[in-house]
Amino acid sequence: MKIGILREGKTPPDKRVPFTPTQCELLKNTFEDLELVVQPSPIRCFSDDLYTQKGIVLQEDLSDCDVLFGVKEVPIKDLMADKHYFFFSHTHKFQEYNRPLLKAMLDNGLKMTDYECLTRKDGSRVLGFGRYAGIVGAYNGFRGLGIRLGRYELKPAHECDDFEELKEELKKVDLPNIKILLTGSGRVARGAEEILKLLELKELNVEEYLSQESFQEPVFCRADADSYVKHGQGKEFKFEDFFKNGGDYVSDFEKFYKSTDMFIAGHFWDQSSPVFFTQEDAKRDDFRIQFISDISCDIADPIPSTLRPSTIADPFYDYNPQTGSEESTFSSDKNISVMAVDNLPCELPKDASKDFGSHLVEEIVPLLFSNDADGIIERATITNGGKLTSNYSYLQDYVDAYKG
Ligand SMILES: NC(=O)c1ccc[n+]([C@@H]2O[C@H](COP(=O)([O-])OP(=O)(O)OC[C@H]3O[C@@H](n4cnc5c(N)ncnc54)[C@H](O)[C@@H]3O)[C@@H](O)[C@H]2O)c1
Repeated sequence: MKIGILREGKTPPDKRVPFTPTQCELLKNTFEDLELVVQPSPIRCFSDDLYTQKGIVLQEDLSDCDVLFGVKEVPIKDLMADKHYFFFSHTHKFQEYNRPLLKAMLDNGLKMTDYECLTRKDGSRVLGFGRYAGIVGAYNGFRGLGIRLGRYELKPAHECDDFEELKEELKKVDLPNIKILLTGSGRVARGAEEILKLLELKELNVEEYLSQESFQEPVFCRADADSYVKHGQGKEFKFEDFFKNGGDYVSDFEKFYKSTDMFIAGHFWDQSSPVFFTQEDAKRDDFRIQFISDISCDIADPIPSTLRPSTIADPFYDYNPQTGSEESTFSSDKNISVMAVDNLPCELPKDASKDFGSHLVEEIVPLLFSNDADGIIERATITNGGKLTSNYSYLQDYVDAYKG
C-alpha cells in the first residue's frame, strides 16, 4: 500500500499535518508493506527537511498513491479520481459552502473518509483537535484579560514555538480575585482545564462556587449541562434525555452570570438546546461577566455576545450589551470582551498535529491493513465509487439539488 501526505491547499493555509516526521518513521517501521511519501510544502509546521531526515521521500505527484491523508478540505481542482482520501470535509451536516466539494467527491468516484465521523464502537470520536482548542482558547482568554485589566502581557499563542513555551508565558499571568466559569466536559473543556490547573487556580464545585460573591484568591469552577440547564417541567435532569430532547429544557444560567467575572465556554451546544443568556439578560445591572473566551464559538445564538468568529491575527472584540453591537476592543469597562477564534488548534500546530497523528497511527492506520472488523472506517466513509454510502444517503436530495 502506498500512502501520500497531501500539501494543504485551503486558503488561508493550515500548518497542521496528519502525521509528524517521527510518526511517519514509526509507520514505515511498523508496516512492512507500507510505502509512504510526502508532498513538499513550504508552510507546514514540520519542514520538508525534517521528513527527509527521517527517511521519508518527498514526492510532488501523488497519483501513484492508494490512500491520501490531508487535514482540511482538499481543493476540488486537486481531487484525484478513485483514490481513498482522509480529511475533514465538513460536508455531512449539509454545510452549504462545501456542497460543491461533496458533488466533486461523488463525480470523481472517490472513497472519502471523514476524520470527524470516525467513531469507536461505543460512539466516542476517535480523532479531534479539541484538546488544543481548549488549551489555546483558555490561554487566549487570559491573554485578553491581562490586556483588558492592564495587569500583564502574554505573547500570542501562535508566536510560541510550542506548548512548552506557552506554559512559560503563563507564568506571567497575575489575576485579581476573580471567579472563572468553564463549561463543558469534552476534549475542549478538558484542554481548557489544563490551563486553569497550570495556573494553579483553586477549583471549586458548583455549590461552593455559587456560595460566595468572591474569594480570597482567583477561583474556577467547571460546570456541565446538568448545572446550567434544567427541565422545563421541573423533571429530573438526565443527560441522555437532554441530548435527545434539548427543546424540553430551559436555561439555568442566571445564577452563573450573576456570579462570574470570566466565562470560558468549552461546551458542546445543540441547536435545540436553550441559550445560555439573552441580550436582555446581558443588559441587567447584575450581569457580572466581563470577559468571554468562547471556544465553542457558536455564532450569536447561545451566547449573544459572540457576534462573529474572530481571527488568530485579531482575536478580541468588545460587545456592548446595551446596543447589542460590536465596539472597539477593550474600549469600555461596561462592555463584554470576547475571544472567538474558530481555528484555535492552528495556533499550536506542532503539538496539535502530534496529538492528532498519534490517534491516527494507533487506531486508524492499522485498520487499512486489516478488515476493519468494527466498521470504524466504513462508518466514517461518506462517498465511495461515485455513490453516497448508506450512512450518508440522507445527503442524496441535497447533493442532487446542486446545480453549480
Ligand atoms: N474554536 C475552535 O477552534 C474549536 C475547535 C474545536 C472544537 N470547537 C468546538 O468546541 C465544542 C466542544 O468540542 P469538543 O471537542 O469538546 O467536543 P467533544 O465531542 O469532545 O465533547 C462534547 C461533549 O458534549 C457532550 N454533549 C453531547 N451532546 C450534547 C448536547 N446536546 N448538549 C451538551 N453537551 C452535549 C458529550 O457528552 C461530550 O462530553 C464544539 O462545539 C466544537 O465545535 C471549537
